[in-house]
Amino acid sequence: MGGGSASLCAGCRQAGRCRLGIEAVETRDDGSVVGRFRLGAEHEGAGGVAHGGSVMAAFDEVCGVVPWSASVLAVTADMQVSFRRPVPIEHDLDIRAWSENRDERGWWTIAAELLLPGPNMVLATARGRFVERDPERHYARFHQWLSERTGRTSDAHA
Ligand SMILES: CCCCCCCCCCCC(=O)SCCNC(=O)CCNC(=O)[C@H](O)C(C)(C)COP(=O)(O)OP(=O)(O)OC[C@H]1O[C@@H](n2cnc3c(N)ncnc32)[C@H](O)[C@@H]1OP(=O)(O)O
Repeated sequence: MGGGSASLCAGCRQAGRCRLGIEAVETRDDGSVVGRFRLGAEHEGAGGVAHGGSVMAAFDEVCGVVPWSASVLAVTADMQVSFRRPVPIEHDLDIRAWSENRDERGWWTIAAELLLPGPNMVLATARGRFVERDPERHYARFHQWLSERTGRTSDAHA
C-alpha cells in the first residue's frame, strides 16, 4: 500500500467505507506509516470523547499497514495502549506507526502514536507484536480449526 487513500479491510469493503474514518494512509520512505482519520459520532464513548476500543482498533489497523507496506501480512499477537489524553470525536487525528524490530521468526514489534494535528500533541501511544503469516494458509487453517471444534465454519465463509 503506497501513499494515498486507505485500502479497506473485508468488513469495511462491504460497508463501502472505512468505519473507523481512516481517510488516507501514507507509507514513508523509511517504512513508517501515517494514517489520517476522524472518528464519527458512532465512536463516542461519552462527552465528545472517543471510545477507547475505537482508538485501539485504529491503532491495530494503522500498525498492520507497516508490514503490509512491505508486502507481508502480519496478524496482531498482542498490543498495549496508553491513553494519555481524551481523544475527541469529529476531529482530524493522525496515527504514526513504525517498526521497532523484525526478527528472523517473522515477529514484528510495532510502535505508534496518535497525534492531535496542530498542537501536535500525543494523545495515546501503542506498542504491539505482529506475526507474519501466509494469508492463504492462515485463513484455511482457521476455518479448519473452527469446523473441527464446532462442526461449522464461520457464517461469512460457510
Ligand atoms: C486489503 C487491505 C488490507 C489492509 C491491511 C491492514 C491489515 C490490518 C491487520 C490488522 C491486524 C489484525 O487485526 S489481525 C486479527 C487479530 N489477530 C489474530 O486473529 C491472531 C490470532 N492468533 C493467532 O493466530 C496465533 O496465536 C498467533 C499467529 C498470533 C501466534 O502464533 P505462534 O505464536 O506463531 O504460535 P503457533 O503455534 O503458530 O500458534 C499458537 C496457537 O494458535 C493456534 N493457531 C495458530 N494459527 C492459527 C490459525 N490460523 N487458526 C487457528 N489456530 C491457529 C495454534 O494451533 C496454537 O494453538 P495451541 O497449540 O496453543 O492450541
